[in-house]
Amino acid sequence: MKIGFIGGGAMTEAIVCGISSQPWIKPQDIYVSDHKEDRCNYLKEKYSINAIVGAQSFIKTADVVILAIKPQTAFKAVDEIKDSVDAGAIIISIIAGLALADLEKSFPDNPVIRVMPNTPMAVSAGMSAIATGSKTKKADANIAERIFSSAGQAVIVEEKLMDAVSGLSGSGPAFIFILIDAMSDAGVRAGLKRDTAVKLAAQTVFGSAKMVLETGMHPAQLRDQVTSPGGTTIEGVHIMEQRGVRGAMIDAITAAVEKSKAMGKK
Ligand SMILES: NC(=O)C1=CN([C@@H]2O[C@H](COP(=O)(O)OP(=O)(O)OC[C@H]3O[C@@H](n4cnc5c(N)ncnc54)[C@H](O)[C@@H]3O)[C@@H](O)[C@H]2O)C=CC1
Ligand SMILES: O=C(O)[C@@H]1CCC=N1
Repeated sequence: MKIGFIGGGAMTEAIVCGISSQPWIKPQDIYVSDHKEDRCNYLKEKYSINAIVGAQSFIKTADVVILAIKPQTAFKAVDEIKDSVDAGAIIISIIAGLALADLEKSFPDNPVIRVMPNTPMAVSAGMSAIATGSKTKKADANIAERIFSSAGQAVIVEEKLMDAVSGLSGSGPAFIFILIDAMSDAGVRAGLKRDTAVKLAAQTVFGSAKMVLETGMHPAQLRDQVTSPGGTTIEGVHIMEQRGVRGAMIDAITAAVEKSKAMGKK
């Protein structure tokens, strides 16, 4: 399978990093096109893939084309390639807010799929949601699932839920990084060295997430297991509730969801 990326930015790098060591793809079958030559050189050297300015060298023969440019530049980039892609090629867009129906107008002969991944794909812990288009066959969806689940987990959702996914798991890593940074600051404030504090905070978030995923227990039940009567944890839980941390997180994700919806209407 030959995969070509249009746009070699942060998310493409995370996907390339996650999939380039997989047995089902060879780095020499991964192609990236980016406007910036220095970006191409960096990706080429770091991942031993092909990275070039302009997609002409691979676009006609790519089995899968992944659109990974910013929403604002999407249609300019689509115009550059739409007449060159192979009729059988699967077009996968990871662009936030861009509807399948609009993409299908540009690629009338191709199966088109929308995916919302996240940057933890770089460390094989990604979370992606896949929405299939009107011409997508089961085999095409299987290929998308193989790509995105090989560096994490992937679920199939209806397209109308893509804005929700975008705000929760697409943007989510940024919200969690802020929490980890804040937890680390608290550790430093209490006397820990910065690197020790970051490690304690990150491993605590990692372990807590693993417990939710592996025990299947409700997060509130797991929180109760930590919260001893009259102990230390309930003091912190009280402050978190008082300061509205839970409401702030709900509002942050809701704002990201609304922005994704608004981007789709432009
Ligand atoms: N960064 C993230 O965590 C996630 C991003 N996305 C989506 O992925 C897309 C890309 O996001 P990022 O990688 O963060 O953006 P980015 O700004 O890091 O990368 C975009 C790249 O595209 C290049 N580019 C622009 N026009 C081009 C063209 N016509 N041909 C070739 N290259 C071109 C730019 O030089 C830049 O390197 C966006 O649509 C975003 O909504 C989706 C999920 C998560
Ligand atoms: O911030 C953004 O617009 C993109 C989409 C989801 C994560 N990053």
